[in-house]
Amino acid sequence: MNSARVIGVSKKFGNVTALHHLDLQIGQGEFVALLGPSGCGKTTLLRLLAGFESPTSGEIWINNECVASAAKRKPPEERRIGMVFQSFALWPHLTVYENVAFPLQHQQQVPEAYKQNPKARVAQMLEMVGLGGMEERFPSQLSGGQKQRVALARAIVFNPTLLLMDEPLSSLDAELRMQMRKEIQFIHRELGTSIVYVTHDQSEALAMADRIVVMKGGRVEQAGTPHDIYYAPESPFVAKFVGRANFLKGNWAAANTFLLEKQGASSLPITVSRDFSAFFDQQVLPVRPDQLKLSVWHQGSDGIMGKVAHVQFQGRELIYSIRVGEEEWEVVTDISERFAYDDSVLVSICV
Ligand SMILES: Nc1ncnc2c1ncn2[C@@H]1O[C@H](COP(=O)(O)OP(=O)(O)OP(=O)(O)O)[C@@H](O)[C@H]1O
Repeated sequence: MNSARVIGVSKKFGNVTALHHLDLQIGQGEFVALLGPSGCGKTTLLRLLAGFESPTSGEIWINNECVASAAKRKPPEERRIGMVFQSFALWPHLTVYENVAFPLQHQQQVPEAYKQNPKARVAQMLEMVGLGGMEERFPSQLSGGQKQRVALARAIVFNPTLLLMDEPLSSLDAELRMQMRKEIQFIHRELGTSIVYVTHDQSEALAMADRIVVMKGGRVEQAGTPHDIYYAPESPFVAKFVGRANFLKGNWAAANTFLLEKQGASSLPITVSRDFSAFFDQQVLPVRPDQLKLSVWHQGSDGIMGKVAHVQFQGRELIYSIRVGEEEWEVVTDISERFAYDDSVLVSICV
């Protein structure tokens, strides 16, 4: 069953087309991250799901009901949707309790038990976001992280079908962002609410989402699990945009054979087991830094020889820049594989 379906939706603002005939399904309880460069249409898609905009064409369905098309639009408060934005958007003159209780009075389809006993429901939500007992404070008496937790409690208090989050962590510092990631995952697990989460931050999307939808120019470029998006990018754009990638130069001799260019030597055949057809045009093989392995180079070793151009120690891992002919490849290893600047290394490719 799906919580929401976007069917052939286009959205135009004057002569700008923000979304091009886009299709997307959000499963019951699924955590979907929308990822893409600035201007690719993420916020527009979220605003259409929320009900702030109408599609120019196509339909939006929430809980098996068509809530928007070019002809009609159900308003946000009738969609059972919770929202959290980058700016916390709390009402400064209302207490934490009043902010969180607000949707219980103003949303439609709120469970009767919550309306009857809003104090208990608000207390339960504040407990869940780690702000138990802070009902009487005003937003000005809270830190940024606490404000965002209040915004989160307010978004989930009425048991929404769908939770929409637009860059909710981007105004928080790095440490707090890591902590809030865990809390959002906890809430998602506890409540089982479907989430659509807009972010610029690929590591946030990789860390939290069940499925990542990579957008480009108002279209879905690729949708898949974080693992698929990272290890099986279906276009050069996805390989570059999500995570880091080395584009190894050579020729595709066959669908499963890439001939790696080797300076001053015959090319080296690399056999691959998945579909790389999106990379045939550019004649490259995309390889993640962790798909390259280093070992000691011996005279007469058969394979790719590189030289260590840089090493960065990062605690649990080492990030190497390895010079191979004219190219520099990025390689990430654990600290058991230690090489020093200018060492010769044997590079193996594990795709
Ligand atoms: N109200 C509007 N009027 C005119 N153009 C708009 C409007 N809203 C969005 N656009 C345009 O639609 C396109 C998509 O914008 P959108 O805000 O959805 O992108 P985004 O992926 O969320 O970007 P960002 O990551 O920078 O927030 C952009 O070209 C933008 O300029």
